[in-house]
Amino acid sequence: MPPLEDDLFPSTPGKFKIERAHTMNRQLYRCFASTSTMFLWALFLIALTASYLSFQGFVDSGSRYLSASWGGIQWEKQVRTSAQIHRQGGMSVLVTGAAGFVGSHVSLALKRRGEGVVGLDNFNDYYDPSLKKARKSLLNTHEVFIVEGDVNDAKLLAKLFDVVAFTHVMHLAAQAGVRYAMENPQSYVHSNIAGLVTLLETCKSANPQPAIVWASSSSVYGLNEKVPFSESDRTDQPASLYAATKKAGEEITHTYNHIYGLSITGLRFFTVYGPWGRPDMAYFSFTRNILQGKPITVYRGKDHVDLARDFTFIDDIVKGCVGSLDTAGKSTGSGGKKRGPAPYRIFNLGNTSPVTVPTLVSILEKHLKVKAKRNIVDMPGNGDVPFTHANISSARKELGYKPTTDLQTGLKKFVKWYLSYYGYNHGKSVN
Ligand SMILES: O=C(O)[C@H]1O[C@H](OP(=O)(O)OP(=O)(O)OC[C@H]2O[C@@H](n3ccc(=O)[nH]c3=O)[C@H](O)[C@@H]2O)[C@H](O)[C@@H](O)[C@H]1O
Repeated sequence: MPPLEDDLFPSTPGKFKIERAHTMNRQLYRCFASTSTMFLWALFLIALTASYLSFQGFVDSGSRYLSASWGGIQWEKQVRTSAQIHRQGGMSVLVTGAAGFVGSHVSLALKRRGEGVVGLDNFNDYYDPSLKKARKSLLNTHEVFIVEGDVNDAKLLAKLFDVVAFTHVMHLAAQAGVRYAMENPQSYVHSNIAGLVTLLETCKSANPQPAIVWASSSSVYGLNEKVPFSESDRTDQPASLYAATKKAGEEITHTYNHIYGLSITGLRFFTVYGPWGRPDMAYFSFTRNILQGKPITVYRGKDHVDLARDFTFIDDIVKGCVGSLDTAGKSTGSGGKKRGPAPYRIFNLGNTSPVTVPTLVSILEKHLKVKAKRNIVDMPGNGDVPFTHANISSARKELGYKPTTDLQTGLKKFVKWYLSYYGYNHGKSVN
């Protein structure tokens, strides 16, 4: 065992430590001049240490019970109840990021089908947490319980798997947003890499191991110019740190599939939009600004070419997620050991018909019946890519994925929801 001093002081290079040790020795010599005094001092110190430790233990356990947002008999009961399967041959799914946009929709769809669903979300403030709380309330009314916690919390994950033998994990918790990565790069590493590994470590050790379906991103295609984007195209030219962390996630999940026999399905989502969406995304923030009479910034690509996205409606994405869970196949490992090969799949989930950003704005103007104040600027070098376009033939074949909502229809549904949730005058200054 290392001496106590090593535990108390950082093991920075020696000078400080050695001098300090000499000085302490001299003082100790003076203090403990006689053996009996030394004995009494030792007794006193032992008693002091013991009472300090027991007090500390009391404080620790007390504060754990007072401040913990998880644990306890009632909590376990809620988790178990939420995870209960209500149909023959159903699954019990742990949905991470359940208070998020895609997570809340997928959780509801699974619950409606009779699957057991337990949510996990850290309710961070990347965007207005009150929207996440509202999604949580909605899920509560459908008897989906969301645990408040982080995917980096290994103890919490282990506890969840202790309480429920999840058959599947739908991993949607992530730091999203392409351009925000320049502001807060560490948050991407924390959630999309460290959090993913923590989750995979838990899943690999679980017995039985769950099958995992998780959110990758269309952004992994980066500067790829071959269209439409197919799963076999190059993904080694990411244009943002967000894209790089999602690409890293694909590599990391591959190793867990290879070493531990975890069944893995990665879904490359293409700019998902719809009711209960993400306020940081263009269609959402444009709507807010248009209604408030504020200008919107529309980026334009090289040589004045409009940017375009394969915008994909949330209901189509949900079908792709559920189809992936249904067809995931089993993980083969147990006790952290692989027992045979397990499926490793990657699918594009897009709409297959890209629309330019100015057209997106025109559709919003039509549905909102308000003209936008467009401020057109050249695309800054902030991680954006000029266009995305999905080839979905693999998902169609393997998952039965067939998007049915075009941007006109999807945005109409979004605007309807937006107005009912925020009202027409949301944020407008009323004189
Ligand atoms: O498919 C994905 O994997 C990603 O999709 C989404 O990224 P993007 O496709 O970039 O969506 P989004 O921000 O709505 O910008 C849309 C368009 O509006 C343009 N845009 C944006 C903002 C602005 O102020 N002006 C503007 O012109 C912008 O230049 C772009 O052309 C998710 O956010 C991301 O988390 C990830 O899931």
